[in-house]
Amino acid sequence: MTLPEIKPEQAISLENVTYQYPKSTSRLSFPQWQVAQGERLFLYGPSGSGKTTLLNLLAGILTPDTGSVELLGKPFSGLSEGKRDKFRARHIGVVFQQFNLVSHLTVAQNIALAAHFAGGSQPGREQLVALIHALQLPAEVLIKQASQLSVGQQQRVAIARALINQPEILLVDEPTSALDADARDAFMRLLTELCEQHHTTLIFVSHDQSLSQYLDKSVALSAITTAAEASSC
Ligand SMILES: Nc1ncnc2c1ncn2[C@@H]1O[C@H](COP(=O)(O)OP(=O)(O)OP(=O)(O)O)[C@@H](O)[C@H]1O
Repeated sequence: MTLPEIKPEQAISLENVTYQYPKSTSRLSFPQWQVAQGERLFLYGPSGSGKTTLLNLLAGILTPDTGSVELLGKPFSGLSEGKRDKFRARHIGVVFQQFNLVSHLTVAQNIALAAHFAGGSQPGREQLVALIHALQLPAEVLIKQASQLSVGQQQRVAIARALINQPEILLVDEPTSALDADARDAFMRLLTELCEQHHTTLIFVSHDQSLSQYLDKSVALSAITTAAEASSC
C-alpha cells in the first residue's frame, strides 16, 4: 500500500533567526515568521532594512548565526552546504536584482543551466518554447545571447530560469525598477498568474509599495523583526 504524500502546510518557517555580517556592528533578528504554501507575499521596507539579507537566508546563500530556517518542512539551514545547494536547485527559484544571467550564453543555455544544477533532465525544446511563450517572449529569443536582450526581456528570462524546475518557492528581489509602468504591470500580472497556476509560494521584495496590489498580502520587514523583539522579552 502506498501512503498518501504528506504536504507540510508551511512553505517557510523561521525560528529565532539572527544574522550579523562580518565586521558589522548591527545584527538582524527574525524571531518567528511563517509563510503558508501557495501564499504570494509582498515584502517591503526601506533601503538597508534587511530585505535582501532575508532572501539570502531563505535561499541558503547566507546561513543564520542562530535559529533555524525550515523550508517545505525540511530543516534547510541545518543541511550541509552541498545538500543545501541541491535543495535550492530543486525547490527554490531565485531572481536577483541584477538577474545574474550568463551574458555570453544563449537564453536556452541559461535556462538549461538551472535544470542541470537541479540534477534533472535537460528541458526539451518543447518545454522551453512553452515556458518562453508563457512569459510572452518570442521563441527566437532562445537562440539569442542574454547580452543581446532588452532589460525587460532579460527579466523574463530570469523568471523562466527560476521556474524551469517548477520550484515550490520563488524568491524575487526588486526586479521591476528598470521598467516603465506598462511593462511593470504586464510583468507583475504574468508573474503572479504563473505562481497561482503552479501553487508557488512567492516572496516578492520591493521598495515600491504600489506593487503590493498584485500580491495576496503585504508584510513590512519591520513587522517581522518587531514581532520577534516583543516575543523574545
Ligand atoms: N555584505 C555585507 N557586509 C556588511 N554589511 C552588509 C552587507 N550586505 C548588507 N549589509 C548591511 O546589512 C543591512 C541590510 O542590508 P540589505 O541589503 O539586506 O537591505 P535591503 O533592505 O535589501 O536594502 P535595499 O532595499 O537597499 O536593497 C544594511 O545595513 C547593509 O548595510
